[in-house]
Amino acid sequence: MPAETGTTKYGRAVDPVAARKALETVAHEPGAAKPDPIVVADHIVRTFGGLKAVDVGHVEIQRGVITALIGPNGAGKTTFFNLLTGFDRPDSGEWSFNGRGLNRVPAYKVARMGMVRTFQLTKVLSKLTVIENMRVGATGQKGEGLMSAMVRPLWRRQEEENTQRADSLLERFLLIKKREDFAGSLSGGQRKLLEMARALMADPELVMLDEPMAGVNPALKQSLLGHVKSLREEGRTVLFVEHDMDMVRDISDWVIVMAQGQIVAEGPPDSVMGDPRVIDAYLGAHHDSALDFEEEERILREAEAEIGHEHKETK
Ligand SMILES: Nc1ncnc2c1ncn2[C@@H]1O[C@H](COP(=O)(O)OP(=O)(O)OP(=O)(O)O)[C@@H](O)[C@H]1O
Repeated sequence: MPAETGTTKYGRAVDPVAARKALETVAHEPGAAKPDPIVVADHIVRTFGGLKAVDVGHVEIQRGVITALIGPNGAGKTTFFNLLTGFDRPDSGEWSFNGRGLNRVPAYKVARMGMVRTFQLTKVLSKLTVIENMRVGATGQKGEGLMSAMVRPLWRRQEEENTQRADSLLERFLLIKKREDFAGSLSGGQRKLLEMARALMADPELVMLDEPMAGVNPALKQSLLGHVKSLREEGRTVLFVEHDMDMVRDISDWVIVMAQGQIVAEGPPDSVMGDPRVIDAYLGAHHDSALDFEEEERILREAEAEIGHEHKETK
């Protein structure tokens, strides 16, 4: 059965209010220890040629809350997501999910363990219908092995359960009327919803969303926000990468900031948005060469617009 009231299928009861409250004791420092971490990562390095795309000394993700991972373009956020979920391999480092080491665990096994992610550019299968896409999202099906083929009734039951689960998710994500349409015919926003709904077919404990708001129109944004919050109310943990700072402010309990592969700040949204290290991180991303005054002002305005930091005139 799907998790409905804060108890995951993994048998762990999660109280989202207590999980959030526990964050009050956490230091606002990069790499801060969390009271109940679901993910712990150490010394993760990934280089591309001469570029250190990810260089994370230590990070912990608190269970039962919504954590945002922010940072300027090229900071290493997506690469870090890929590493954690087995879609890429680091040069070095260790990380665990629920205390189980994930080094060399392939992506499909990571998903079966309860850690499921979506992609920046959606990977819905355009030539499959919406409901077929949902069935693809179900993991650990009994119909996969030879033994299961011999016990077809069991497999049948599993299929029926999957269809029921898919239909209730499609209702929830307002996609039920599109059930038989090809996913390729959906709008960008609807594809994002479908990808999130499909991720939930696996009933994950940790949902990782890579830029869920990119390309979504304002009307759908509100319902997406509601869906992400409801994941937390069900006792799931959410980690998301996002450039939309309204979303970050609105729904995150904790924010982690990456710049040039490293974690440079952590804390609740209000504290992080006012942290000078964060504006430095956004500015630093453009600081490869000397800037003239206009250029510097323009970049400062862009950084302010993104993180909502108040720029105090110095001249
Ligand atoms: N497969 C790859 N080959 C070479 N370089 C890569 C590869 N993937 C990422 N990079 C580089 O690694 C750095 C980090 O990229 P990444 O996509 O992880 O950043 P990001 O923080 O997710 O950026 P954005 O917010 O723009 O999505 C960038 O400089 C990028 O060009």
